[in-house]
Amino acid sequence: MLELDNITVRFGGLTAVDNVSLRAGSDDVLGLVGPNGAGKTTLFNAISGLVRPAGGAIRFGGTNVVRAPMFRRARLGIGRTFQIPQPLHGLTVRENLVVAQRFGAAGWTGTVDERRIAEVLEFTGLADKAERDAATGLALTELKALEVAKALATNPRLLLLDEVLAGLETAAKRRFMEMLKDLHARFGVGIVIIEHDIETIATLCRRVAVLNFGRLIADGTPDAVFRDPEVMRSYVGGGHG
Ligand SMILES: Nc1ncnc2c1ncn2[C@@H]1O[C@H](COP(=O)(O)OP(=O)(O)OP(=O)(O)O)[C@@H](O)[C@H]1O
Repeated sequence: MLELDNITVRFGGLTAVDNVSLRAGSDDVLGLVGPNGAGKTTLFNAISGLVRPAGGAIRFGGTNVVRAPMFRRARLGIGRTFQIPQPLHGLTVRENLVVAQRFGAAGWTGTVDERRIAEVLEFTGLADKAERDAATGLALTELKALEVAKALATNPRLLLLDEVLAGLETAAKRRFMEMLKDLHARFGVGIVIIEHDIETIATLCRRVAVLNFGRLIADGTPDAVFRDPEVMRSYVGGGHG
């Protein structure tokens, strides 16, 4: 479904993503890991249309989207969340999902899909908070759930999750992980998740890809990848950060 061929992203003299080729489909729960500054978020930005790669191709469902604007990629089925939750100020939780659909719902017909919104609110545990102000009325776990809900409301085929578990305490993290597992099964959506905690990745993901200094240095099962000497070295000595 998602095919990245030789993607490179530069910021001035810095190569943040270096010639990365990667595949992800609706069957995948793929962990994207690597030290601070390895290029993980930049790769998500390239896939979702926030930054333009200096070179390479991005195909989604066979369509080359490398020049397509963000909303068009979203409407093809690429959903994403942001590391820092970005609720729309002055709108309720429910209204945030409506805006998300208007922007990027896959197969957008001009009509808000109320049924989908109700289903997503229920699934993410936000149903009883639907009329709260999204920016001021939610706790951190709920803000993270809203990030996932906004993306899910657009009916994505592939969901890019950027550190959605970061900052949650242990019990909340465990509940959130259960939700992510259910999400994959129930909505039939592929997941690529950026996450620093290796144990979380090993629990959640069947496949792991590792970036270091922008380069893809491993792609395989968690077992194989976390035993790879180059991966271990990258965690000790790697990263721009
Ligand atoms: N807009 C930008 N302009 C200039 N440099 C940038 C920009 N965005 C990212 N970078 C740089 O690109 C490199 C990769 O950053 P990126 O945020 O993609 O890493 P990351 O793997 O997501 O890191 P972390 O795990 O800390 O979130 C870093 O050196 C970062 O400082």
